[in-house]
Amino acid sequence: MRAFRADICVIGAGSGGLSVAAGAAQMGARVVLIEAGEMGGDCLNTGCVPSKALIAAAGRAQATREGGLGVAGTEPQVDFAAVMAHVKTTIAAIAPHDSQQRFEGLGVTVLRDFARFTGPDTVEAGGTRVTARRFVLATGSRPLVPPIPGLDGVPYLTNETVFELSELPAHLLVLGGGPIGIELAQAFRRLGAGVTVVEAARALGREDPELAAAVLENLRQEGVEIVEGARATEVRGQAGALELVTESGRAISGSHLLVAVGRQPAIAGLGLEAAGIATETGAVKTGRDLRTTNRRVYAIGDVAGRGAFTHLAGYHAGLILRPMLFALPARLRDDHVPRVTYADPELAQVGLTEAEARARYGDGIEVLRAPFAANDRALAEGRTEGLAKVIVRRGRPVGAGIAGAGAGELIGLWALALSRRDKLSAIAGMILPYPTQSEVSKRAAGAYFSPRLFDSALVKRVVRLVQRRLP
Ligand SMILES: Cc1cc2nc3c(=O)[nH]c(=O)nc-3n(C[C@H](O)[C@H](O)[C@H](O)COP(=O)(O)OP(=O)(O)OC[C@H]3O[C@@H](n4cnc5c(N)ncnc54)[C@H](O)[C@@H]3O)c2cc1C
Ligand SMILES: NC(=O)c1ccc[n+]([C@@H]2O[C@H](COP(=O)([O-])OP(=O)(O)OC[C@H]3O[C@@H](n4cnc5c(N)ncnc54)[C@H](O)[C@@H]3O)[C@@H](O)[C@H]2O)c1
Repeated sequence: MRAFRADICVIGAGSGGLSVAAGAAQMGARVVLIEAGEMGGDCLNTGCVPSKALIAAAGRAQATREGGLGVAGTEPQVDFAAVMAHVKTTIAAIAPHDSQQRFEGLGVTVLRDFARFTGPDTVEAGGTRVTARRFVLATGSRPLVPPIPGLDGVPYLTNETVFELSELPAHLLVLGGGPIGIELAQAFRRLGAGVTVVEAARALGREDPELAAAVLENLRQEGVEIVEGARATEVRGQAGALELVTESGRAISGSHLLVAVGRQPAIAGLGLEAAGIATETGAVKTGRDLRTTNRRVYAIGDVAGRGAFTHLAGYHAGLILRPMLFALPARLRDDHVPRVTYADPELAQVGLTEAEARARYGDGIEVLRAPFAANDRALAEGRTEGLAKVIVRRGRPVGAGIAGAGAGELIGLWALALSRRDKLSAIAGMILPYPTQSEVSKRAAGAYFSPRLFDSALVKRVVRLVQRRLP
């Protein structure tokens, strides 16, 4: 067996692992990066990138269908194979950035094998034994496939196979109304498939219900059937004719089934016990410094079970470079991590939702709202659905959510404000170009100050006093 010694051994070349490897190598560390599958991980190959490419094509189809603002809509001619070619082209355009060649160019040693720990400071991958000062577990997550009777006897899709489809499903059953289910349900519907989402509880259940409603209403209007409060307890049928049976006994039929009921951290076969790495509720257990129970080993991204977002994995990566390279302390914050569901309209959130803020602070919060229907640009664009909702405590935003066109772009402002722990006056005092949708955020912030200025007897008294004395 070949022996290799490194400063840092990174397992998994996805969003988190690549960021660590690139940063550490460029700052002088000797890095080995081990990847069992495709370079780029879930996000590039089976997650963010293909889903957003598919969503973009579906958006074109819908815009053609809807027309509007005086332009007649017409039923689009969707060439599904060409749409999937766009998905593949997008992956191929981004792939060089994550490629083995690029990383080797940065000085990283890349091993293309499955890695497993054989001891507290040793990993084996193929024919190589790697010992290192520090290890980074960045193995991501896999689709959770629930033990529903009948599921293992029928063909089903997950995010790992759905982007391989060559023909548009006649009727897609989507099991799970989380972000994956909702994004893909709308995309397939817009491309011409019949779609039914079967959700055990509430669709987009993690989100503020008021914001989620704006999104789900649009999906329903577009013809996506969303069946909520319906736990699937059985799957029946065969390829092309499937049935999901819910707890109440209702059978819902479709031609294809997409399973999107969550993720499970990828820890199988990693030999965590050999390295003394503990797990907790299925994820690798870490402290606020992202260290595992083996002090040499960090866990970042999906495998750490603290959320499943590419930007979160990237944040984790940046954080652990401090202690690994410079022996400086690092401590995780999670109050400023944004998330976006890329349905149309988009739903974006950073910090606490209203319900989370009430649970933490009781009545010590104020809730500000600004509807897109009162935004001049939104009116001109004919995109007036949705609202911005900001939760304020003692003059500072502790959460902001936006449902509306381009919400994913608009949330950036609030992500900055929350990360800096800015006061709301910073947003209200900002000058924004007119007319832009971003003014919806300023309007929400303004809603905090308006009553304090315009409904205050004291302010009125002061103004009258000053006016009497002014020359
Ligand atoms: C359909 C879908 C859409 C998504 N859309 C978004 C989005 O729009 N925005 C967003 O922020 N997030 C999105 N996500 C989530 C995002 O893809 C993940 O959060 C992100 O990829 C996690 O990065 P990671 O580095 O933790 O793991 P990954 O990117 O999954 O990388 C882990 C890598 O480790 C490798 N590996 C695993 N075990 C081993 C081993 N033992 N040895 C060697 N290699 C191993 C895997 O092959 C993989 O390449 C989406 C996910 C899905 C499924
Ligand atoms: N835009 C993004 O950033 C983006 C997009 C997709 C995924 N992701 C990440 O991936 C994660 C996983 O997404 P997801 O949508 O697979 O999972 P999820 O956990 O967010 O949602 C799964 C849904 O499935 C439902 N469910 C579970 N068992 C069921 C059953 N038997 N019958 C009916 N419904 C059932 C749950 O109630 C839940 O609402 C997300 O939480 C997110 O972190 C991010």
